[in-house]
Amino acid sequence: MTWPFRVGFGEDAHRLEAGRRLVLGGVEIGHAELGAVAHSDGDAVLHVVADALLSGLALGDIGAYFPDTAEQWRGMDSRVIVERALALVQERGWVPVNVAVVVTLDRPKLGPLRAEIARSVAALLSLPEGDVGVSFKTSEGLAPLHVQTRATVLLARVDAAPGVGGE
Ligand SMILES: Nc1ccn([C@@H]2O[C@H](COP(=O)(O)O)[C@@H](O)[C@H]2O)c(=O)n1
Ligand SMILES: C[C@@]1(CO)OP(=O)(O)OP(=O)(O)OC[C@H]1O
Repeated sequence: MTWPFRVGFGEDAHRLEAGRRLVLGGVEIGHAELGAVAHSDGDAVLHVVADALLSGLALGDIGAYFPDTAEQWRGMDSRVIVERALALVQERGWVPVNVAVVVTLDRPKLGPLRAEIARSVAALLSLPEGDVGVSFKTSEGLAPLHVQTRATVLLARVDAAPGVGGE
C-alpha cells in the first residue's frame, strides 16, 4: 500500500543589499533597509513553499522549471512559481494540507506582518490561514546580510481527503 501522505521540504537563501526589494510570502516589506539579490523578485518564502511542494512528490526544484539563466524569468513575481508547483502537485492528485515556514532574518522585525504573510501564502495554496504557520528567527547577528528560509509541507492524496472517498 502506498501511504496517502507525503512530506516536502524546501530551503533557500538570498544575499541582502541596499536598493533591492524585500518581498516575503508575496508581501512587500516596505520598511526594509536591505532587499534580496535575486534573478526573480527574490521572494525566499515563496521559493521554499514551491520547493517543498515539488520535493514532496520528488518533482525536482524550482530551478528546473524557472532557470535563473533564462532572461524571461528576470524580476518575475514568485507567485507564478508557487502556482506552477501547486498545479504540478494537483495534476498528480495531491493537495497541500498544511505548511510551516521559518524565516531567518535579523532586520527588520517581521512579527507584525506574520498574519499578512500567512494569509498571502494560504490564499495562493487555497488553504485557510490557520494552515500556514510562519516563524521568524534572527541569526543572532551571525548573518546580517542574508535572508534564509525553510518550509515543510504535508501533502495528501485527494482520494484520501475527508469527504472525498476517505474516512
Ligand atoms: N526578523 C525577525 C526575527 C525575529 N522576530 C521575532 O523575534 C523573536 C526572537 O527571535 P530570536 O531569533 O532571537 O529567537 C521571535 O519571537 C521572532 O518571532 C521577528 O519578529 N522578526
Ligand atoms: C527563482 C529563480 C528564477 O528566477 O531565481 P532566483 O530569484 O535567483 O531564486 P533562487 O531561489 O536562487 O533559484 C530559483 C531560480 O531559478
